[in-house]
Amino acid sequence: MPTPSRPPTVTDVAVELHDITMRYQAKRGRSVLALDEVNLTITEGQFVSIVGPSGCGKSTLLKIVMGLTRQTAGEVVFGPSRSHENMLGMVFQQPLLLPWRTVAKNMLISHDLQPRLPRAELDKRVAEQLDMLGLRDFADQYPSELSGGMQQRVGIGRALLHDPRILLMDEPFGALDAMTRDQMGLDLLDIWERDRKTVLFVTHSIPEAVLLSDRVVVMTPRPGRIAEVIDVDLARPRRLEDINTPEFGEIASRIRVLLNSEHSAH
Ligand SMILES: Nc1ncnc2c1ncn2[C@@H]1O[C@H](COP(=O)(O)OP(=O)(O)OP(=O)(O)O)[C@@H](O)[C@H]1O
Repeated sequence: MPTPSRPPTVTDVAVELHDITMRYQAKRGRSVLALDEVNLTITEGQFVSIVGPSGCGKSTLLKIVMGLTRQTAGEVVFGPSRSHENMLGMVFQQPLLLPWRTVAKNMLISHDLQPRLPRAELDKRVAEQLDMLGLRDFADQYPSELSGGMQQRVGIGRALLHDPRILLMDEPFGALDAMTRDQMGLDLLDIWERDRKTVLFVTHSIPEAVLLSDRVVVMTPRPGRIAEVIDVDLARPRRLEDINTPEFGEIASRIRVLLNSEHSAH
């Protein structure tokens, strides 16, 4: 098992976004201002969700943090974990599994491209991840033999395999049916409770954001800006039934009102 990170202190910053602006060059000389001077500080060990209407720049923001897209202006500054060589892990909406590789071999894709650890250590980590994700008996199966939820678990296991300090998740449960989605959210919380990684989680679902997060970042569309960051001070560990409490309803409704007012302003 990877060594657990030391417990975060209040002052540990995982990542700071300073005036992040992203302008995409679109066709016929036009350009799209996807993000406009976004500022955000994320503390280590926090679970932070980003919600906002389609096209407000959520994925763009995640890709910039991941380093897959280069911002037009502004700066991404990582905290003291900067020297950690395996700092970031990313999970996409589609699990992006290679159909000709087994579950265990799919988890090793990035290591096959960039071998860093001895094979025996890797095999041990894969076995541990599969155990944790309830996939122990599926190591030698192929993706087509798994349900959508199981495939996404493999995607999560792959991102966690190298013990990243920050986990970036772009609508990871968006393609799943409602019941599987709820269960995956709870499973993710279980995993998160174990070593409290910093998570940046994009979702369209307000209840999902509230149930999982310490803070919810509400974004506005065109150009993408942060409207407000809402603290979710509900007790942990959380359960699905929490959705029915008045406290939960109040936070969800604040976010909904913000999104509606931002939507009607554009
Ligand atoms: N590669 C690109 N080239 C040009 N424009 C882009 C590109 N990627 C994104 N955009 C534009 O930037 C804006 C933000 O897109 P982004 O995918 O980040 O939004 P999003 O909030 O994640 O949307 P959704 O919720 O629908 O996934 C959109 O207007 C989109 O059309």
